[in-house]
Formats: sequence, structure tokens, C-alpha cells
Amino acid sequence: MTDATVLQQEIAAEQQHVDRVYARLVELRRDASRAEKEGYQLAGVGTFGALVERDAMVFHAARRRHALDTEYEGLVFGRLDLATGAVHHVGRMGIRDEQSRPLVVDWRAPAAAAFYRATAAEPLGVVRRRMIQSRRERVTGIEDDLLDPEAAPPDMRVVGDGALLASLSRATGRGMRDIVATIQREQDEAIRSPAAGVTVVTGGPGTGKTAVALHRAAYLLYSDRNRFAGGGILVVGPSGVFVDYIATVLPSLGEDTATLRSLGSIMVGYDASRVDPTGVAAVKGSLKMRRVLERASHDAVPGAPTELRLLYRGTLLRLDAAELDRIRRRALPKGARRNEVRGTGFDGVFAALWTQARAHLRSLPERADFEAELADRQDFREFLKAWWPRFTPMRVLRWLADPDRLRAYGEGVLSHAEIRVLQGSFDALAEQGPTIADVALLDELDELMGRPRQPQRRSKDPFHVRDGVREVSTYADRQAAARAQQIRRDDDYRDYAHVVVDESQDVSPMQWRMIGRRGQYASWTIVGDPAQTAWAGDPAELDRARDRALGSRARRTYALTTNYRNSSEIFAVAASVIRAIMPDTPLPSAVRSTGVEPVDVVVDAPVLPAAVREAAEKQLAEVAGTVGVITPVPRHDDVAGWVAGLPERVQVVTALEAKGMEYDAVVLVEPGEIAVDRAGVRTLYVALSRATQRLTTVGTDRAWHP
Ligand SMILES: Nc1ncnc2c1ncn2[C@@H]1O[C@H](COP(=O)(O)OP(=O)(O)OP(=O)(O)O)[C@@H](O)[C@H]1O
Repeated sequence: MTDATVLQQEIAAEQQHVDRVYARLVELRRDASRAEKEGYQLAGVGTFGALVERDAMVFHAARRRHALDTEYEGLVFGRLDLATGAVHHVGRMGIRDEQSRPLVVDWRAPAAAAFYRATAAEPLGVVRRRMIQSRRERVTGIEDDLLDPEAAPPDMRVVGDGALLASLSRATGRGMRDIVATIQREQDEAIRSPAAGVTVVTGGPGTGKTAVALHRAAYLLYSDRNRFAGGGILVVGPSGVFVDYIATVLPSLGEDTATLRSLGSIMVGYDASRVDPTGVAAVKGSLKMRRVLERASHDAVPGAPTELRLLYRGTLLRLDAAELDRIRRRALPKGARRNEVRGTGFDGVFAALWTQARAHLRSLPERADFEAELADRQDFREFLKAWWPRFTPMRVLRWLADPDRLRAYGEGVLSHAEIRVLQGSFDALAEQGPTIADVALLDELDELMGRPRQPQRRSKDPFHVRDGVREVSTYADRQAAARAQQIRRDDDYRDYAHVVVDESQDVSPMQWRMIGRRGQYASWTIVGDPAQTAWAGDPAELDRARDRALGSRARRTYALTTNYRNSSEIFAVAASVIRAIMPDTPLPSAVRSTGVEPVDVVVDAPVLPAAVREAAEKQLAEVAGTVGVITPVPRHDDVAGWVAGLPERVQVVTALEAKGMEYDAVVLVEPGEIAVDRAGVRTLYVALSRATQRLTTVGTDRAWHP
């Protein structure tokens, strides 16, 4: 029998099983829909117990049906033949037949762990591991590993090779794909690490840290759904571009309950994408800023009235600047939150006016009436509003655009050089909104000042209350509400059960404080690579801030060692750049070779635009997937103009936005302008390690190359 015939026969055998699974899926879907409807009909009974039962039934049925719909594609992707003779099929979700015998084991279940972990050296009871590739319901290919030849029955067939390599060579789309079918052993160990404490995953470029972090979120949701779906999982990435890139992975695994946020959008109401130059970001990210902001949050309001003059029953009552200052300071001792003690400040004004009135006026009403009289006066109310307004964090941060205020707040905390670095960096706040680094400052101010009291927002609740039980009016409402119920949280929700921080090497000390506020009761997964950090500040301070956010929780560290993204030719260039400044940093080994060497183009400045465009066009012709054009931050808009009109597969991003991203081909513009200092060299290392197939560097200077 030829190899091709054997393969066809094995495919046909797997197809039979897959057909059974999909037939069962149709039944399960029907059952789930029926359960949803029956749940609804329980409403007619009207007892409290029945209503609660109905809520639970409809909710679970809706969730199950949703999962059955989303995990349809590639549902079964693996098979284990065990030494005991047992056979398990592994897939995106667990499915049982009518007698409750497993047809598919969920990839996160303990029984599936061997699929990812068994090796020839340590087969874990597995004789043959089979990867099943399919397109919708059709099995298209099979790849086997014979792990324990001694235990193999004589008729066992082994077909194909290189499932992992085949999957790595597929073209890159706009979003990251899930790797559920080809998770490697060292990755699996990190994914299934215990839920408690802190799991730290390190590894060089392309080692699957992001993929691991996301699959870990899915694993935690599976292993303890009540805790993690109930409390919520927050996934933090560096930029909006990155969050878009990873946004589809969890839904593709049937999970849509995690909250994804970039560092610029963790705080409610902001979605920053502007970046500061690295020197500015280093000062803004430093813990010294806490003291600077604390001073700002206690300072007098710019342009506020410096005296109060009130004509009261023919007598002038007057509080001068010194008196008002004294009242403010007394109401706002160190550590007090300005928005929360506003009432105390007003009480101070009333008290000072009362003292004066008593000294100058012979007949006076009761004090309460005196205060009521004043409070009724428009001019007095306007004074109070201007003297001690309700503060938003943005309002106070904008004060730092004033050089005198910045100098006063920074005095003795920041060096003169640091104050100079910050000067001007808050000027664009009003017009362009905050930078990513500013958002952590706003969050700190929010914490320092407390919230202005806001009118309670009426939430759109589809339920109404009947006999003390929440009710909805229509079947459609109930379905929608049942699905939305578990992900409906307060906008400013902070009590996450788990926090995943990706690209953690770029989280500044101030940003660790911002994230830490959202994970005080959480367990954590921290993923990163110190060699890729763009942080130009003090590394020891970074460690301290991270340690404080994580507290005394126990830590486990996992190191990933294989680069699955870059061809070995491309990674060799990236590696030479980082070795020049960090000779001892452990580097992963790239598993795939394409035989295509990266190209370095050096041109004169006037022809740079044409050379960049030409390089992008060439790569479009050579790869089927995405082409990333990576630029120094200040050049982004110019370069976008140079490649305007090229197909959508071409994406222009700055070297900072390229963090965590992946493209089939990369055109890297002016690498020398990125590698201006040590932090810049690390950023260049990131940019050079984004491509799976092709890399062209185009610049006016080749000195960046070690
Ligand atoms: N086990 C695997 N099977 C198939 N593909 C994988 C596997 N592990 C990682 N990959 C692929 O390798 C690429 C890199 O993965 P990922 O982006 O998670 O790496 P990373 O360590 O976060 O990289 P970086 O630090 O450079 O941002 C992705 O395309 C991912 O799908």
C-alpha cells in the first residue's frame, strides 16, 4: 500500500469519528435551544423557586448554545492512543454521546494534558499522538508522532510529519490565531500553572508568551469558571494596536468574558495612543511623580478668587488670600482627598465668616440661619464653586503645563534636568488628550483626589422586579440578558479575580500602580522579556513597583526557549543587535529556516521614500499575508504617506506600536534612528523580530548594524 493510500484510509477513519461528533453537536444544540425555551416557560409557574431555576436554566442553556456555535470550526484537532488501548479525541470543547461517553475531551481537561506534554523520552502513557487538521467538518490532514514504539500494536499506522512547522508556515492574518492544536510542552506547563499567586512567563521574541497568556486565561476560565468568570479576568497589553491584534484569540477559544485593555485605556474614559519620547516617558513613569502629583492635588486653583468680599446686612465681610489659604490647608491636610473634603473647606469659610460677623454686627440670626442665608446667595455660591471646584484628574494634570507650577511641584523631588525634560510635555493635553504615560498619572490623581460625587447613573436593566424577583418582559430580552449578565460590570470595575499583564517589561512604575489598583485581590500572570523593554528609567525602581503591585503572593517562573515566529535567518539579525548590548541575555532558538536572508538597503535621503515604497511592494509580491512597515515614532505619518494606496495588507506602525505584533514581512525604516541609546537598541531588537518570512531594512545609514 502506498503512503498516500494509508493516509487516505486514516483520514477516512478520523472523518467517521468527526462526523459522529458533528451529528451529536446538532442534537446538543437542539437540546440547548429546547432548554432555553422550557426555562422561559417556567415563568408561568410564578413561584420564587421556579423563577430562580428558570434564570439558571436559561443562562446555562444560552451559554452552551453560544459555545456550540463559536467552536464549530476545527472542533476536533487531536487524538491520543494510549498504552492501555484507550483512545481519546481532543478538541476545543468536551462532547459526550447519549450514554455520556466522551466523544471529545476538552483541551483544558486533565485528560488532554498528555496531548501537549508527552514526548518520546517521556510518553506519559501515550503511544501515538495524532494531530487532525480540518476545514469545517472535513478532515484534510493528519500528522502523527509515535512516542512509544514498543507499546504500539502491530497494525498501528503512523503518517505525516511536521504538524507544528506546517502551522508556523501559514500566512499571517490581521489578528493573532489560537495555537490550541500545537501548544508545546514548555508552553503547556505555563498555561496549566496553578491559579493562585503569580505566574511569571519569560522568553525571547516569538516564544509564544502572548499565546500562552491568552490560552492560560481560557484555561483558568475552564478550571474554575465560577471564580474567574464571576470575578473577571483583566488582560493588559501595551497598545490599542496590540489589543486589536489579540482580540480574537479568546473568542476563538469560546471565551468572551475577559476584559482586554491597553495601558492607555485602563482608566475609564480614556483611550490614549499618543506616546512620549522615551526620556519623557521615563520621568512620567517614575514613582517620583506621585509626590509631584500630590503637591498639585493640594495646590490652589489657577485663576481662583484670592479674596472673598461679601456685603452682609450693611457690613463688609472679607477673607483675604492668606486666610483662604489657611482654610484650604486646614481642610486638606496631607493625605486628604480634595474632592472628598470639599465640604470641610466650605465649613471653614462659613466658620471664618461667622467669626467676623459676630465681631462686627450687633444683631445676628442663629448660626444655622446665617449659613442658610449665605448659601442662598448667588454671588457666594459662585465664589465657592470657583474657589474649590469639583476636580477631575485631567483638570489638575493640565496645571503641569504651567512652567512655574511644574517647577514648584517638582522642586526637591525631580532633578532640574528632569523638570526640564517634562517642560512642554503637558502642553498638548488640552487639544490632543493624554499620552499613554499620562493615563497612569491621571489614575494616580484620581486616587489622590477621590471622586467628585456624581449623580447615580441609571443602568439599563432589562429586568423589572416582580414579587421581589427580577423579571424581564420578553423572551428575547431574557436571552440577551442571560448572555450579558455575567459580563455586565461597573465601568470602573476593579475587583478582578485574575490579571494578565502582557509585554510586562514595558510597564512603568506608575503603570504598575495603576494596574495594581485593579488587581488587589487577584492572582496574576505576568508575561515579558526584559531584553525588549523600551523603559529608559531606573530598572531597580521598575522591579520595586512591580513587586509592590504583586505583594507577597507566591511566584512561579516559566522560561520559554523556542522562537516560533521568525525564520532563523531573520532572528540572527535581531540577535546580533541585542547581543551587542546584552551579551549574556538568554536568546531563544528559531526553529524554522526559509533560506531567505534579510536585505539591508542603504540609500541617500532624497530617495528614501521611493526605496521604502519599493521594498513594501516587493514584499507584497512575495508573501500572502501582512506586511508591516515599522518606523521611528516621529516618522510615522510621513512614512504612511510614502506607502499610501498600497493594499490593506500593508500596515504602518511605529517601533513602539510594533510591540507584540507579527507580520509575514517587515520593512523597517531608518533603524539607525531607533537605536539612539540602550533603550532604543532594545526597541530595534523588537522591531527586527516581528517578521515570519521576510525582513528588509531601509535607511540612510548602515551604522545601526553591529
Ligand atoms: N505552539 C505553537 N504552535 C504554533 N504556533 C505557535 C506556537 N507557539 C507560538 N506560536 C506562534 O508564534 C508566534 C509568536 O507567538 P507570540 O506572539 O505569543 O510570542 P511572544 O513570545 O509573545 O513574542 P514577542 O515577545 O516577540 O512579542 C505567533 O504567531 C504564535 O501563534
